[in-house]
Amino acid sequence: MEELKRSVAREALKFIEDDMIVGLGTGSTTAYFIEYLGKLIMEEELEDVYGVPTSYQARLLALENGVPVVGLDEVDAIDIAVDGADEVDPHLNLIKGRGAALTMEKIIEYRAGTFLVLVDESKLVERLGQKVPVPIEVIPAAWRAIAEEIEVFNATAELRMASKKDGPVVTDNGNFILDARFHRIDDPLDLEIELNNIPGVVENGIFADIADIVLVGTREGVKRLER
Ligand SMILES: O=C(CO)[C@H](O)[C@H](O)COP(=O)(O)O
Repeated sequence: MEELKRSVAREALKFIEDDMIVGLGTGSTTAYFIEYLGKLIMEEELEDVYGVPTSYQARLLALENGVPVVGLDEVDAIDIAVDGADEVDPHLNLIKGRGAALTMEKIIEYRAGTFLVLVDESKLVERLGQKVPVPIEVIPAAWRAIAEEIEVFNATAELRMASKKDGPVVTDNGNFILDARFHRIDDPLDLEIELNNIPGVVENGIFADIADIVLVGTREGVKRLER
């Protein structure tokens, strides 16, 4: 599995050119991409490439690997954003947010000229929600109220708990995460919009109609899916 992640991360480098501003995603697959990108920059095979991190994780990895970073508010445009995903459906709609970085990820990936997604074949599903819940970033004081609202969608929501800290996961933005399991997601775009209409929801992990290209690591090689 790690080799599949590495292979898509290597393939993603082919999309990066001199003078690009690159959105840096979060997670284990993108971590390989950031590492390889840093190597090319250090070896001067790429020049004037800057990364816009989607999380503290991405920022730390970029600094560690020699990728110069800039903030979203310092750039006029993002040429390409590269990130992983937890599920990809046949229309290239995604669920993201296992790493709790979904809000900055969506802001940066929405702004990017091209949004390139890196996954291994285990992430492909027929319908979103088949394997993983939909993460929802919420204002802490509103978590219970929002969990109740979500039941209206024939779903259950659970507050995500931390593993190396007592109590709930706190996102890079200081919020909580609810993991919502829906009985069936028929229209991802509609659900994405509806969830964001609940007061107190900051953002949710459905990324409908935003991915441009998905590179899938398979045992037979890297496959490219395009919308
Ligand atoms: O959405 C994310 C973080 O918020 C990640 O991109 C997603 O969870 C995929 O991670 P990995 O490449 O480790 O499987």
